[in-house]
Amino acid sequence: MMRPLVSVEGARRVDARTREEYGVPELVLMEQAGMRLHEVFREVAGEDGPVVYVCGSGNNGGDAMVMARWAWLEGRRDVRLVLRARRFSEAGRVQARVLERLGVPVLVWEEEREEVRRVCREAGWVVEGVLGVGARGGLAEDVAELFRVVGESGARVFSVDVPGGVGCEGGVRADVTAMVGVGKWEVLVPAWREWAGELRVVPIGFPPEVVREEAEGWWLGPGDVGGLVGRVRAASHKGERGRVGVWAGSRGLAGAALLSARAAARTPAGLVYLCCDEEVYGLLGGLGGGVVVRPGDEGVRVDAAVVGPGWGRGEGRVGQLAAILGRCGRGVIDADGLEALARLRDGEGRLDLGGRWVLTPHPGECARLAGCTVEEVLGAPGRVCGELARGLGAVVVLKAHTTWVVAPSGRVWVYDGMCAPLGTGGAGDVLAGVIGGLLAHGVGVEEAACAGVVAHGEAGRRLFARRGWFGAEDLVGEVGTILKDLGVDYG
Ligand SMILES: NC(=O)C1=CN([C@@H]2O[C@H](COP(=O)(O)OP(=O)(O)OC[C@H]3O[C@@H](n4cnc5c(N)ncnc54)[C@H](O)[C@@H]3O)[C@@H](O)[C@H]2O)[C@H](O)CC1
Repeated sequence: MMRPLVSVEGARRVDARTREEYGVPELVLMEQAGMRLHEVFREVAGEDGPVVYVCGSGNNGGDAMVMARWAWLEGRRDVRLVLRARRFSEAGRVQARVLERLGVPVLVWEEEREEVRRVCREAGWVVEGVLGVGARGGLAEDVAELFRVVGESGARVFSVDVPGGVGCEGGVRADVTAMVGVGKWEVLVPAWREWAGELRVVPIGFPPEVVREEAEGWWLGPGDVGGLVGRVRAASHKGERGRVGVWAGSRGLAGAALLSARAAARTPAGLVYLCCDEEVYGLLGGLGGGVVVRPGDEGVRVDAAVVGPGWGRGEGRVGQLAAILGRCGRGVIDADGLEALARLRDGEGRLDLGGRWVLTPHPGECARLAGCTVEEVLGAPGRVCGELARGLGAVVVLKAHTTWVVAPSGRVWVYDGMCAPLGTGGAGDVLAGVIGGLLAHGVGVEEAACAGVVAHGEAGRRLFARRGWFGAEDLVGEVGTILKDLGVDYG
């Protein structure tokens, strides 16, 4: 089942509703959170120490204090508590009192800055519980300074719930972030993703219906692909499984066309046609393998199109794209196809793709289409892609180190890719081919976009783990295997 994602505001509502509607006391939630966080911390940090628990004045600090208590009760004596100040939330005050009675050594940042600097420098790990989902606005100066001390200490950082100050200048950079109860959308925003390190979610007993109602997006994972793609009949033949048309390639960029078409041929789609310009047909005509290569597209009837990989930006492309949109019911527009789409829309003033097409821009292409900066795309992908998806009536797949799939309805899915070799020439052509193949096979538009993104990303991760850095050709070879391994049912 897909995992929900909430914004930090949504997380505050989940907390509040769990307490108010279900009567779960705050201290109970905090105890569960702290215990689960402690278990994850023990798993990632082992016996490495000393450990400094840096705690803010809210419940995020309370969670970190529960963690410190469990470490102390298990016999660790290399733990130190650093309080931002002698101010606490109600539940935090309870935790601080218990720790004091247990005799856990405490320092207060407001009063003992040099001593805090020293213990942080000597630490193997800092558990950062300074700011969670209760943070508002820019960082207060003392917190910004405390985060600098943590950052410069050389210790590894374990953040509680979100990296303190996520989304703010001067926020903490964590090695591991363990999110409380549910994934937080802000952590997956490309501009901030690197601040969070390895991601975990610890269950603390939020009622699932509350989390579902407050969910603002869905976190895609390998387990989702099988359900998204559905069953492929074992008795089916090529004429039944869908035809893909790939309009791609131009002088110097013919390889992109092959990557895309070959990737489509490794999906359950039955037939793949590569429609290329006369001037590259001489080159591509003999290289298709299982792909039918045509000079032009006369008489080609397809169930889905892939338009744009290595297509070039000649004047004729806008008219060609308009014709393809007219004759094909659904498909993917990628790379140079997106530039043609932008010109077509700008020329016509408005374009409605009827929810049947998938656009696969990288951040620069997305900024061009949305009329904003790359920084805005990377910092607010939900808003920017949402406006674009609604405006064009298309599912937008923003390709970055975290990939955002946004539908015209406003539904959002995020895949936490984080696989640097996928940021290479040709990898996007492969993704377009995979999504196009799934569309031709009859998979729903949103489902094909999501499944394609995950299959492509997992293929990359797997290749990197097995063979190290790879090229786009290697990725093509992995498409069929990954779809099978991720649970596509071939009957
Ligand atoms: N409430 C619950 O049921 C649970 C919460 N959990 C954890 O609690 C935090 C959220 O706690 P909250 O007290 O609401 O907020 P924070 O601890 O994140 O921060 C409040 C604290 O920070 C100060 N502050 C706010 N903005 C800034 C800023 N820009 N600069 C500096 N300081 C700031 C504010 O004054 C307060 O002192 C959540 O993330 C979880 O970790 C539990 O997990 C369980 C249930």
